[in-house]
Amino acid sequence: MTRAGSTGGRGAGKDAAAYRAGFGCFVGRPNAGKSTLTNAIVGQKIAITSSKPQTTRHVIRAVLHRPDSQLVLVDTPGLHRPRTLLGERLNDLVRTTWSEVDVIGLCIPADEPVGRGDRFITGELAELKAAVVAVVTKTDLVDKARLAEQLVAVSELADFAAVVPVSAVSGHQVDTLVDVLTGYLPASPQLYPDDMLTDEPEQVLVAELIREAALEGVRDELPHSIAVVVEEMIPEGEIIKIYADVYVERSSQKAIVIGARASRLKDVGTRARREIEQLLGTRVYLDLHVRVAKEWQRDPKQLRRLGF
Ligand SMILES: Nc1nc2c(ncn2[C@@H]2O[C@H](COP(=O)(O)OP(=O)(O)OP(=O)(O)O)[C@@H](O)[C@H]2O)c(=O)[nH]1
Repeated sequence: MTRAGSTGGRGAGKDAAAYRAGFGCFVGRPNAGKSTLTNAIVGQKIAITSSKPQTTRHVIRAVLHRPDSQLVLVDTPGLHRPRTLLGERLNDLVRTTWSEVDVIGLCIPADEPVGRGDRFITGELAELKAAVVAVVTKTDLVDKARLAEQLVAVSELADFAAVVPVSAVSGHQVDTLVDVLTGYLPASPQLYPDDMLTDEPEQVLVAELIREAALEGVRDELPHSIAVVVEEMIPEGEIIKIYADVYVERSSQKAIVIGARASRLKDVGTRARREIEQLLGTRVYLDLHVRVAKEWQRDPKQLRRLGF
């Protein structure tokens, strides 16, 4: 196991010779804690987390600024066995992302045995140019003895550039992980301006927040059947008016999302609006419409329209 050294030292400032910049991403089986870790690192809610697998669909970049480095995090969905066109597109997206980054954090939860899924992903990473850092996540869920066992088990999976235990919930080792990842970035000029946190269009972030709110409480009934498109965001004085469509696959699902006397949709709107106001830092008027797009997961035209 190696520990990356400092990334140019204090006082290096933006000295061109010492500056590092590049791309990184977290991979791992569903529920490994990738989105939560990204959020903990960036300190702002920009990726979607949930207790159900495979909810992260969009590639979301978070730009992490340090005096002497810039780490651009790319968030990928989980790799899984494709059953629909959507599944295939997601896997293509994951592989493309992997081939373009400088450092990959392979997330393996501390509280679950190393399994087939972890071995599969490790094998897939073997041929890439990127440095692979094993990240043992959710360390707050296990005691020291169990963590030690897991670190050994993970180290035996492959010859990783480093193995770093971390807890996104307690914050333990989150900074250390960033130091380690940054250590594997190439010498490079700054890639993005100082004030940039993410280059994902605001509309996509807003759509993700609405989708998350719409899934709340109905994930078992509608696991992958909801897509959201933000049609318009219009600033009007102090507020932003947002018009969005929530797509489901069947009218029975439409009824679930709307709820009796539209009570559920109202809750969804309230919850989403609060999150969006936090994201945008301004008051928001949110207009939601629920529409049926039959079998959108299997239809290439619809998928393109819905942003996949
Ligand atoms: N206790 C604890 N729970 C965590 C930690 N990190 C993530 N979790 C939980 O683990 C679950 C999955 O986390 P996500 O971040 O959504 O996992 P993911 O790998 O992005 O999942 P997919 O989007 O399905 O690929 C959620 O319920 C999180 O709250 C952690 O450090 N400690």
